[in-house]
Amino acid sequence: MSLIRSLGYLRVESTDLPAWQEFGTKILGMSPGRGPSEKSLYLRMDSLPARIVVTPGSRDRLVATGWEVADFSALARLRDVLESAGVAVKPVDDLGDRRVAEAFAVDDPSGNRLEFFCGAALDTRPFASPYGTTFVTGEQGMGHAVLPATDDAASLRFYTEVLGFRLRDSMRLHPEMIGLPPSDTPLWMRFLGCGPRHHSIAFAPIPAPTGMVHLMMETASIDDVGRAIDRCGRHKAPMISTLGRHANDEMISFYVRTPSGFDIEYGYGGLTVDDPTWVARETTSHSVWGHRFFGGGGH
Ligand SMILES: Cc1ccc(O)c(O)c1CC[C@@H]1C(=O)CC[C@]2(C)C(=O)CC[C@@H]12
Ligand SMILES: [Fe+2]
Repeated sequence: MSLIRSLGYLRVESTDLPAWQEFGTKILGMSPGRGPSEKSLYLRMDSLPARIVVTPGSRDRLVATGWEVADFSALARLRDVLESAGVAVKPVDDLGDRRVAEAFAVDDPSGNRLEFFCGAALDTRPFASPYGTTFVTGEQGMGHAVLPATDDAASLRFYTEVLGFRLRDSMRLHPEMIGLPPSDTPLWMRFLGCGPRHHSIAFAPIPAPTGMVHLMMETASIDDVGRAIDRCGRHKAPMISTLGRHANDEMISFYVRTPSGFDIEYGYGGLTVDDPTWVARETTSHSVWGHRFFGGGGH
């Protein structure tokens, strides 16, 4: 089993916090939480004090993804594994703002910052979505993150052999679809998991100036997804795809652009998998139906 249990949180730097506040609550149905900094935005989706923390800054970008491990000894073992593999381990200063007991950070082979933590605080105030949305979290974590990767082989080695993720699926990408010139060598998108969720992370050579391709969050009912689509219409949030069902994790979802320029995949009904019997395959189409990406902005 991987020392990493699930995707725990996202930290985002934004030039427009009011836009994020509106987007997070009115489009995504998250609830605003309270946190140590008056200036930051804390967005909840369950009993944790925040799953997305948006800090004010001069750029729009992903700062880090946060990955939860079981406890102090698991975190210490993970640190040893990383150091033995020659990965530079960096301190995380602001434990109070993250509401965790201990954490450290590394850069993946493409320069994506990953934070690993244990001992997250629980909020005694119950989570209540403004639209009655229920999110699927618990042992599946907050969802999945898709990060840009420059070197497929190096990233695969790092995530599977060092961090202990398991490969769950691969898919060949058409360069034209992601805004790249035609090439002879296939471009791969890799889907990896660390727990029951089919994939908690995926990476691909997709250009992403904000450091993030998308974050997927999953709801407990298809009506939660339908209502979110209605809210996108009412508030003119930029949906970048139609509703569709993915071929690999069977998720029914759509994509909408955040105020930071990366996307949220908002879905229902994702597959959970069982490692002893799972076999990684290659899906040859991204979806069994739908997920038509609108031209231009949609990558
Ligand atoms: C293929 C797939 C299966 C399950 C997912 O959760 C999932 O996000 C995807 C990939 C969607 C994918 C993407 O993230 C970036 C742009 C892509 C490659 C496209 O242009 C079509 C499919 C898109
Ligand atoms: Fe996704």
